[in-house]
Amino acid sequence: MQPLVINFSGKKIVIAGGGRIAARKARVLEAEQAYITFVAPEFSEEVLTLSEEKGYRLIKRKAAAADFKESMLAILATNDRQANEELAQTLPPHQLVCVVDEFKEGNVTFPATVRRGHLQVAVTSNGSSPKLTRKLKKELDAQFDESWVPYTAFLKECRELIKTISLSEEAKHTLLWELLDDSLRLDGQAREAKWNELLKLKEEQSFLE
Ligand SMILES: C[C@@]1(CC(=O)O)C2=NC(=C\c3[nH]c(c(CCC(=O)O)c3CC(=O)O)Cc3[nH]c(c(CC(=O)O)c3CCC(=O)O)/C=C3\N/C(=C\2)[C@@H](CCC(=O)O)[C@]3(C)CC(=O)O)/[C@H]1CCC(=O)O
Ligand SMILES: NC(=O)c1ccc[n+]([C@@H]2O[C@H](COP(=O)([O-])OP(=O)(O)OC[C@H]3O[C@@H](n4cnc5c(N)ncnc54)[C@H](O)[C@@H]3O)[C@@H](O)[C@H]2O)c1
Repeated sequence: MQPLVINFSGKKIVIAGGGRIAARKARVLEAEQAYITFVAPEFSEEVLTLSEEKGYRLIKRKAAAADFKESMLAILATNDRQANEELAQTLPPHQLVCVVDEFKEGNVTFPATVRRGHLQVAVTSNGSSPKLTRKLKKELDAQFDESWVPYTAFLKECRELIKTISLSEEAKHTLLWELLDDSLRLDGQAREAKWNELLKLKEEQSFLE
């Protein structure tokens, strides 16, 4: 199984089920700007509130294969084992399908993810032990503190700036490696000094051209 980083922005996601797990999957996907639809005979308070806040669509009945027609991702999260299984069997092979109570019937599972700014560290046990995955996530949560948020924003900006400086590829690589010094993650003033240094270098190089 291969981890991929998928952009769901503007895509349709259909979730069969309107209970605790359906709500949790929607929360995980919250930042994606996707069009989410829940299909279920009953919706939990959490699903109702979330849908109102985010403008998600609710279809109040049992899920049917046709509900997933235009969705990039189908999440089968009913508490009815047979319904999940039957739906999974009818979906086309090119569709992304997550079956929350029997991962082998689908083709994707959700990893546990620690997000810090532009950094995401994801853990999976490929369905073999979701409990191990949760345990490791807790350890990563403690390991990656909030300093990574401004630091990853800094790395992104510096990389964009360095790309525009007229230097050899080798010199650019050296500059990019230098940004990985931990002192820059830990010290905002050091980041500012480095940023000013890069701006100055850009000015000097364009003057030489
Ligand atoms: C990582 C996370 C992502 C997310 O959903 O966001 C996720 N499960 C999370 C929570 C969680 N999972 C479980 C509980 C109950 C309490 C407990 O056990 O503690 C809780 C806690 C809760 O519900 O609050 C148990 C459980 N999980 C699955 C089954 C069914 C089965 O396999 O039989 C059962 C019941 C059998 C059992 O108890 O084992 C199935 C799956 N769960 C997966 C992912 C996929 C495999 C990931 C992997 O293998 O690495 C997979 C295959 C499908 C999928 O859902 O994509 C999220 C971490 C949230 C976080 O901490 O951030
Ligand atoms: N993947 C995970 O991380 C994980 C963790 C714990 C449990 N589970 C499993 O996830 C499943 C859902 O759990 P839950 O806590 O969300 O249950 P829940 O009881 O909170 O919600 C079930 C929802 O499914 C709906 N439903 C039932 N039949 C349906 C149908 N035919 N079509 C559409 N919707 C239908 C119900 O109306 C309800 O909204 C269970 O099988 C549970 O064992 C998965």
